[in-house]
Amino acid sequence: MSLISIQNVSVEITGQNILHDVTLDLSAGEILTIVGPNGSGKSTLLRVIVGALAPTKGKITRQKDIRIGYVPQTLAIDATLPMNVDRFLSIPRWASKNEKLAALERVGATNMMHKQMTDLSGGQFQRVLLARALLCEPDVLLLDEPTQGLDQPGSARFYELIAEIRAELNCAVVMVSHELHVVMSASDRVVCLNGHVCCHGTPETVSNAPEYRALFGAQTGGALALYRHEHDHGHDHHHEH
Ligand SMILES: Nc1ncnc2c1ncn2[C@@H]1O[C@H](COP(=O)(O)OP(=O)(O)OP(=O)(O)O)[C@@H](O)[C@H]1O
Repeated sequence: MSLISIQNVSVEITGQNILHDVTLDLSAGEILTIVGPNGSGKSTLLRVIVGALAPTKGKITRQKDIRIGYVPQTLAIDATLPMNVDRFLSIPRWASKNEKLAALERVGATNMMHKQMTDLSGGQFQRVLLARALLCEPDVLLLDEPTQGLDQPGSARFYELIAEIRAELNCAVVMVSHELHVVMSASDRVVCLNGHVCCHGTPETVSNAPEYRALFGAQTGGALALYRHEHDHGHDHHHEH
């Protein structure tokens, strides 16, 4: 059974058609990545999934009592307002010290508890956001451009962390990202969005789809193939060449 089922969903905002006839199912434990050009409705779709926005047409069904952890695209912290990690993790829902410590430990940010939010590096900040999303013990983790502002090794480490968390908690993960070849390689399934679902399937299927190539060019497909190739061989210590 699907955790979340989106059926023929359309969203109109002030007369503008943002999403059109989107149908999508999310299964337990899978990593689903949404790619698409700027303004293609990726964040809007996440807002529909989380329940912050009601579809104009169509239907969304969520499994009963589903818990969704959400990592927003950007979060501005007022530099004039003191806010340490400890306090931040109790907003909007109070959490105990032990819960907060466990969440920080899970994301590899154990000694961040008493730091000011504004003093954190980009990578530390994203980890704290992730820790906060984990506090509800989510069945589904939603991440909107989670590696924005991180350099490439930082992004790669962040995606590894997501994969570890998924394996540990068996939560489903829905991510929006622009880092096509890296993020697609870490996904079970990819949806390419451009107001509607252009194509979907395994990372290989999508990267070879003409609709995807029309949007992003052939180069990203090549980068994905290269990554897969290197990755396969990285673990292949038994063969003599
Ligand atoms: N509240 C709103 N009011 C008016 N227009 C909106 C609103 N929310 C989204 N839109 C419009 O809907 C379209 C899709 O926006 P959305 O943020 O979902 O795209 P996106 O794919 O996440 O883009 P990006 O990659 O740039 O983050 C855009 O044209 C945006 O201007």
